[in-house]
Amino acid sequence: MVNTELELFEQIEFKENEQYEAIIQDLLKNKYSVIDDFFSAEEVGLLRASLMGKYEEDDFKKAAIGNKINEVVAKSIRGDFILWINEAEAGKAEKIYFRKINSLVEYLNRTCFMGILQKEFHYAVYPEGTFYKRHLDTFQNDGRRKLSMVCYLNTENWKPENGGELAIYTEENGVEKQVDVFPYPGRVVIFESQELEHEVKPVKVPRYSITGWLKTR
Ligand SMILES: O=C(O)CCC(=O)C(=O)O
Ligand SMILES: [Fe+2]
Repeated sequence: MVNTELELFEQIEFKENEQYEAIIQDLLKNKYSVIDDFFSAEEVGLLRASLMGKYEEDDFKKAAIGNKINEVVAKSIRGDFILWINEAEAGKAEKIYFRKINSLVEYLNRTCFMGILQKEFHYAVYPEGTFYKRHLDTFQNDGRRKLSMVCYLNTENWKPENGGELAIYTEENGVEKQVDVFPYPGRVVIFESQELEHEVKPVKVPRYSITGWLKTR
């Protein structure tokens, strides 16, 4: 956000946002929140078209899991292809995306003193047969990752039979509990990066998303 925008924002009187408040309550209670229709069908369409264009141009790279592990091992852990998104070079679709994310981040910082100063996002494609084994998002030695955010860009007709659900492992009365989140278009899931292990179950149909992290420094 440029300075003038920031100053302008500061002058606007604080207005409570019901959707954001619900997210905050979920995070406090469960360490995760699932928000349906965070992005409209039209916005998802624009973002998916942008992703597909870049994917067809071969801009995506096989996702790594740190640099010391060889490719064969990496493939047995995660099989997705990713492309990092540079906010400064955002196209029309990505601008829409960042406008919403930035609004949420402003709200979190203002109401919860979250201290989110940095963000990073990448597009992700999980081709048929791929998955991402159970992990914690801070395994890459990035303790600055505070909240993980995934936004799903699949088509309207996505079915549970397609697989690719995000399994989040939480705890209830000291007992592990698995919550399955299906990657329906427009849905966003936010969770505490340092707290909740999760995994992407094998997909039977290519699966599209944007994954990102809100970071403290
Ligand atoms: O796509 C998802 O649902 C989760 C992806 C994930 O866990 C990651 O990229 O770290
Ligand atoms: Fe993850």
